[in-house]
Amino acid sequence: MDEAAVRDRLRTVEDPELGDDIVTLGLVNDVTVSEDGEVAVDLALGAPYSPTETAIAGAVRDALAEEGIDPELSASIPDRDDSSGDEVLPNVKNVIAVASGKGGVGKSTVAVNLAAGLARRGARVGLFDADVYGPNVPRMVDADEPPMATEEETLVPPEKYGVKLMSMAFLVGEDDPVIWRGPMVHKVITQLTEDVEWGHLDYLVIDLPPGTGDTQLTMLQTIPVTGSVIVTTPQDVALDDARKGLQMFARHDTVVLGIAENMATFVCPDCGGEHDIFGTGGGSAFAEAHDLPFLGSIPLDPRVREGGDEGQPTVLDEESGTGESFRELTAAVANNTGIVHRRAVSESVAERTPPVDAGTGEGEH
Ligand SMILES: Nc1ncnc2c1ncn2[C@@H]1O[C@H](COP(=O)(O)OP(=O)(O)OP(=O)(O)O)[C@@H](O)[C@H]1O
Repeated sequence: MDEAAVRDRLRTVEDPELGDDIVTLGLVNDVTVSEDGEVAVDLALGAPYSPTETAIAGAVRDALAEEGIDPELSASIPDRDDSSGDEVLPNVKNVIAVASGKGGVGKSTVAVNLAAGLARRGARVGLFDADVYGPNVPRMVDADEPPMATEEETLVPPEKYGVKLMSMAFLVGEDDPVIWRGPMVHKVITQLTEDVEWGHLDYLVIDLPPGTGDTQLTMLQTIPVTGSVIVTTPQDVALDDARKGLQMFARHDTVVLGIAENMATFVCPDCGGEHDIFGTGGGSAFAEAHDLPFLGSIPLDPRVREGGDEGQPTVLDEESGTGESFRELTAAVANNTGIVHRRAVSESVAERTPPVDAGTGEGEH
């Protein structure tokens, strides 16, 4: 089978989210067939371990297996614009910022569970705790496990549940709000991106400080964020704040991966009844009104707080229904991250390939 024939065969593989076949969408970067018939396919997939991209890769294998081919698959996203070599975090495939319009809605809880949930799926993950007002990472790592400095004065992040952890609090001390004035924010962020040995990561989850002020904006300007997750509770006031978060991301052209609703239904451990303490459906209605994906709803569950205090993310509790909600949220975030990349690749391919009816001089469509 030659390269063209392999490509033809790959036209049978659909991207379920973009709704076309992967060849037409431009998601097949490269096909090579060696002299002894070995086939290698490079796909434009950017969200490792996301359910959709895992399924696409599986469908590629199946389609070629029917021809007796066992391909070598790889994935790469054509480089972002920056070819100057001084790209920020060049070894990190995806940076996901977790944000909230106000404090206390469970942003850190979502960030920790998202990071642990991605690692649970097999991804290489880092968690960067930039929330100085309520740093959660120091609580998660044992006190005798601070980051280690190397001879080159870089920091090796401690690891837990397969997640590399780094916190602002490790660098500046937990009680030092002074840094939030002026250029210090920029300096500390630069330190955290340049001096930390993150290694190669599939995902770096950033727990942003709550709110939508200058600090958050500076972070977005300094770090190349792939997409953001906005956490809200179902109450109207929280939703108003979430709206401000949206405006901040819009001003900065950051993709919003979706809305996560936290502290939704409370399942009473005593009576078994379900109570909607902060109202219900607010998060999904909000997402719909703003034409954004809804990533899922996490119940109000005392075990989430206990898990947080003990450094045991609920997402890793395979028996728990709330854990399952976090796993679904993780899957949705990974899937939407993949959509961001695949859509960008397919749009840039579409730009380079004029539609067949272009240039017919029949006027505008
Ligand atoms: N779904 C939930 N069920 C029960 N408790 C929760 C849930 N989500 C978060 N909590 C608890 O609520 C408190 C606040 O959560 P968290 O620290 O994640 O919020 P936050 O939005 O990051 O706040 P801040 O950034 O202001 O510190 C914590 O004690 C946490 O354990």
